[in-house]
Amino acid sequence: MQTSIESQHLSDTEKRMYSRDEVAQHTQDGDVWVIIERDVYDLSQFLQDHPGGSKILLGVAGQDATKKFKKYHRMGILSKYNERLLIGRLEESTRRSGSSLRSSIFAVFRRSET
Ligand code: HEM
Repeated sequence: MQTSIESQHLSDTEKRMYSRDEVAQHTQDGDVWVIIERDVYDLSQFLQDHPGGSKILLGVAGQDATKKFKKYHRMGILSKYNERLLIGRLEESTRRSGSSLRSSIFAVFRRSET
């Protein structure tokens, strides 16, 4: 039986959930995470291999890079890289738009109370 020791990345069922705050910690050269369509990618090892260069990836490190990614690539190319780069998903609770306007307003009030 052949077992793969090559990939340290997790299988689909084992993928972790991350908050936007957690992703935002990874902004250094050699430690770069980005979000693309709610998926979290660890691009640390990929920086040097990226055909578009490392500089542009460092520019979106720790952020949601969906818009820029779509500008330069077809979404289809991700399936080729998922196994190597995809480490998890963004937590539902960190959805930027919020579930409703009302919940965003409550969040503002809660913040001003403290
Ligand atoms: C999972 C993340 C990413 C992967 C796997 C990836 C992969 C690739 C690949 C394979 C190419 C060669 C062209 C192609 O086949 O489409 C490319 C080019 C490029 N990528 Fe990425 N990329 C990623 C993220 C990003 C991000 C976040 C940006 C911008 C902020 C970016 C900017 C570019 C640019 C500017 C090019 C060159 C386009 C050109 O020469 O016309 N990439 N990338």
